[in-house]
Amino acid sequence: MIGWRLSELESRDIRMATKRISWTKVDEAPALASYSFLPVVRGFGHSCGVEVEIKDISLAGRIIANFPEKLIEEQRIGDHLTELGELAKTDGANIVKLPNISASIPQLQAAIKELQGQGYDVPDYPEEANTPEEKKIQERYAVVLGSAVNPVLREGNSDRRAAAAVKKFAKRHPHKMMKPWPESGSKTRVASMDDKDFFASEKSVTLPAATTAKIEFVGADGDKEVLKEEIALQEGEVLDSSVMNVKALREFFEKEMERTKDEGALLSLHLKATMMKVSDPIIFGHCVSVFYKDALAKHGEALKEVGASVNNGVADIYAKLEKLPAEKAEEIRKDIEAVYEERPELAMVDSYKGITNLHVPSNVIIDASMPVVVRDGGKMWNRNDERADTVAMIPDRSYATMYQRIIEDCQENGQFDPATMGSVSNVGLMAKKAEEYGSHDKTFVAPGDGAINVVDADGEVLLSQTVEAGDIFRACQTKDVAVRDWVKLAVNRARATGSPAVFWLDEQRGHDAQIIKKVERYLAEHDTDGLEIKIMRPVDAMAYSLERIRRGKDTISVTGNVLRDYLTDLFPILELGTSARMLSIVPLLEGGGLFETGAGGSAPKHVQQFLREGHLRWDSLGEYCALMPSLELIAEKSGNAKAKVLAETLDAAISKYLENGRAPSRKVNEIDNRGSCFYLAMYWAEALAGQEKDEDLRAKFGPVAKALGENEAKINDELLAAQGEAVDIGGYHPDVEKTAKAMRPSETLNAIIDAI
Ligand SMILES: NC(=O)C1=CN([C@@H]2O[C@H](COP(=O)(O)OP(=O)(O)OC[C@H]3O[C@@H](n4cnc5c(N)ncnc54)[C@H](OP(=O)(O)O)[C@@H]3O)[C@@H](O)[C@H]2O)C=CC1
Ligand SMILES: O=C(O)CCC(=O)C(=O)O
Ligand SMILES: [Mg+2]
Repeated sequence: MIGWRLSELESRDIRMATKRISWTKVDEAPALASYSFLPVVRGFGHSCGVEVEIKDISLAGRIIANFPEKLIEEQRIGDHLTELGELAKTDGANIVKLPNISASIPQLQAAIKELQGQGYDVPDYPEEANTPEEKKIQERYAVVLGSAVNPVLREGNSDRRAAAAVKKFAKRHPHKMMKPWPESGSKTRVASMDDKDFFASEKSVTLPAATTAKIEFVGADGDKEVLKEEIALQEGEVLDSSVMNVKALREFFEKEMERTKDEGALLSLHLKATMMKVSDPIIFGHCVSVFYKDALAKHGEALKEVGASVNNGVADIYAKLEKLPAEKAEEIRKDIEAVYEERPELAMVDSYKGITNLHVPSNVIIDASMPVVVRDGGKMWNRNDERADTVAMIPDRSYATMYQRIIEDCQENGQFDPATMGSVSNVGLMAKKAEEYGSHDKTFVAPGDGAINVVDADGEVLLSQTVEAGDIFRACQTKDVAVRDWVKLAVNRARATGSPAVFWLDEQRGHDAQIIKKVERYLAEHDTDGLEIKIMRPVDAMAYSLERIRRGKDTISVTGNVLRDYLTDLFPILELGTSARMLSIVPLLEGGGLFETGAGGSAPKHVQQFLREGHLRWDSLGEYCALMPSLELIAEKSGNAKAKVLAETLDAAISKYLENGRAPSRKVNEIDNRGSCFYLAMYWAEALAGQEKDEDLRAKFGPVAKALGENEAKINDELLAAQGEAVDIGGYHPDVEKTAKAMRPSETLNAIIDAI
């Protein structure tokens, strides 16, 4: 049984009755999948009085909502993200959140262009804002750019794990993606700085009383510039500041490029330019400018003139060359090509198209990219489409050492075995924009040499960092209420499972030292008798968890926001083949529920395949798993016993879906997302028809189950007939009718579902 019970997680007083699920309209593969699955959810839900409303938080939707002034009435949509953000702060929230695009600047520009082409009068994104108007537009686009959705909705901490049935299935039918690690001679390693990174410089305080702070640059000449005003700080809140020294960062890149060339491995860079939308594109840009330094220095003036920015990757440089006279462009192109002779070979994103790791900042996203390195025996793709060892550069040490630890573990002990390995689940601190993931509005490039201080309302300096011009400064906040709730959630999970719970915290880090004090204090509020609760440095916590995993033992990782993100892709990808199979529950601080589907993203590659050959390999198991606790929440809050039956039967349907291997295939002309959705619906209807708790539901779904069962072959034929050809639906902002048609190609299935 998948079995998630609200009471297992929390004992909050749940009063408000609600029957509504807010289902998010997102991007790419999960958005397509919703076109098939939502009619099922609506049909089944309707029979129990459960309503489903759709909230558009897609990239295109967010652009449209933020720039309504020149749009005609029919084009406008409300600001659903802000509405959902408000809802998340209430007891009535019941949100099913599918993964959405966290757009990089090139993606944002592409989406804007597409909308303009469809007749939407939205402004261009000004890369360099020179006038006040341009600055304003840039600021307004800031709420659309990068990870703009998740932090707004995550008003609670997260409980992410593989449901018991999913893990059991994964052990019985181990995925085949794992590649062996070489017995010896693996050159793969993680490369990080050894000083002057965020890790080394981090300072942290816990606020004794509420105050308002500002961030101020003080130049070597004593001149002051306020970088940010009015940061509201609560009593007990943890505030940090840290700096990445850019000179040291560039030296690090240069050194590792030379070393990697000598070692004969591929060079790769792993960042999170989407979520860390301010700091990481800058770090990425430094890497690009060091790697291509000979070509870029020679043509600096010409490239500046056409507005090429290294922060957007080398693809942007190539694109901007179009604006130069053909001869000059060709000269620069040649000089860029010549760099490849001197430098180590780059890991490829797409070797057929010649797209390297340094082309686009959001192509290689660390939470998804590093697990794949481990899964693939320490290898990434080279330009000849072969797998090769890689030096994975992760400049800052805060979260890099644990990746080196897992690589060493595989080099010593070989690849993990999904048939026997234990599980690492996660309790993640993320409420109220905790830690680095809430730092974007407090991240600055140092305008000169001097210091950047955080100063409280009385003028007292809370934190001070020495900076050199160009250094990346950031400040982070973590609310006391969030930490307290996180500790409670960890204790509850440890109690519910009997597994050890490990807080991944390093007392050598400024921030972690403050959090450790809080953890110790709040643990004392709970009965922890008989529970195994530990606090370990990330590198040791990794070693501890891996040793257990190899013995088939489960461990709970209790981590801050960044490690939550990284580990909930890493372990699921190894254990289950993809993080899409995760259950991801966020009990909101105010009493509502946010149910995230899976832990992974929006799989752009899946859309490309769908457009090319009409096959959608996206596995919606995450969506199915998220719907269950969402229905349970309705049942608990409104006393709607039918919703409870709906949740229980969905649980049974998911187990059967797994048992019978109805997940989408990766290959065209075999079962895809639409076929999977059909089977889920059929098993769900069968479970409702077979249950004894609710007579009405049994009577209603008996004929549905019968019709679906009798038409199984016909429906499958109709669904498979829709594969094999290119599909036309549009891009970031697909045409609703065309997409609905493409995602619901079986008339027989539609007739049965629509009649419920
Ligand atoms: N919660 C959220 O909103 C999240 C959003 N994102 C966003 O998603 C976008 C893409 O990110 P990216 O890093 O490429 O991550 P994705 O998770 O979209 O893709 C990584 C790979 O994981 C596999 N995968 C992911 N989900 C599924 C699924 N449901 N079924 C089958 N396989 C799956 C696919 O492997 P294969 O191709 O081999 O089948 C895919 O190529 C970015 O904009 C990112 O910011 C990312 C993470 C979380
Ligand atoms: O919001 C994002 O950009 C990605 C979120 C993510 O990867 C996660 O929460 O695991
Ligand atoms: Mg992630």
